[in-house]
Amino acid sequence: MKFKAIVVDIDGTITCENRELHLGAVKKIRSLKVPVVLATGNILCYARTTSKLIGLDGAVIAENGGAITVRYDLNGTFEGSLEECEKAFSFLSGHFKLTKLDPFYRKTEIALRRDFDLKKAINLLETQNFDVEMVDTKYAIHIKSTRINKGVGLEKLAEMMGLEAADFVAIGDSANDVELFEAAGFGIAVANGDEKIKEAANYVTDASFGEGAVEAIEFLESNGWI
Ligand SMILES: O=C(O)COP(=O)(O)O
Ligand SMILES: [Mg+2]
Repeated sequence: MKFKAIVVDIDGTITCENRELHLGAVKKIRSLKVPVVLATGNILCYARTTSKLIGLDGAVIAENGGAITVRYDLNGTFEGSLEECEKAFSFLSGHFKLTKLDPFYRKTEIALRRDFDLKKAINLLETQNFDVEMVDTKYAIHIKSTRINKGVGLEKLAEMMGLEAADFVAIGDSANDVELFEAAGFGIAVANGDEKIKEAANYVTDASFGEGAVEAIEFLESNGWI
């Protein structure tokens, strides 16, 4: 097996437990010869800034696939249904006190503070006909279009880069990385990952957080896969 690029999640994967950027992971990523794409549920400016500070090219998937840029000098493409998410948000707001995260910057989906009963919210949402789903990343709960995810984002970005999604190895830690693993050629979950991502993974590291990302890349290098 030989892969041409890596797509890596940010929070929980190249961070430390306290959410600081893991410098060992940064150093490892900087040493790579293959392109590295960042894929996050966070907003586009956060993803682009992280890419810049790591020393990458600005190829990012943000808002769980809703927002994409291939380079710093190009504007993002946005795809999603904020309107549909807003309808679901209004409905759920009748049952819970919900707090939006970064609503000013978020263009295609809604992220919420994790301080309400998610199971109950999902059950309530199922009684309605919104074309949205809720996903818990362990950092936020997202209300997002069922048609948009990091996997769809990777397909789109790979095409812009002249690659196939299957040319990528994906590294991630949570439920919002499952479709990314399905689209990529190989998926590696870090040890702190949740059940869903470990199930979707081809390989699970022994180490957690940024150490896990370092281990994942070393695993690929030692097999000659990148
Ligand atoms: O934005 C989130 O909820 C989590 O971000 P991540 O996808 O980089 O882990
Ligand atoms: Mg994550």
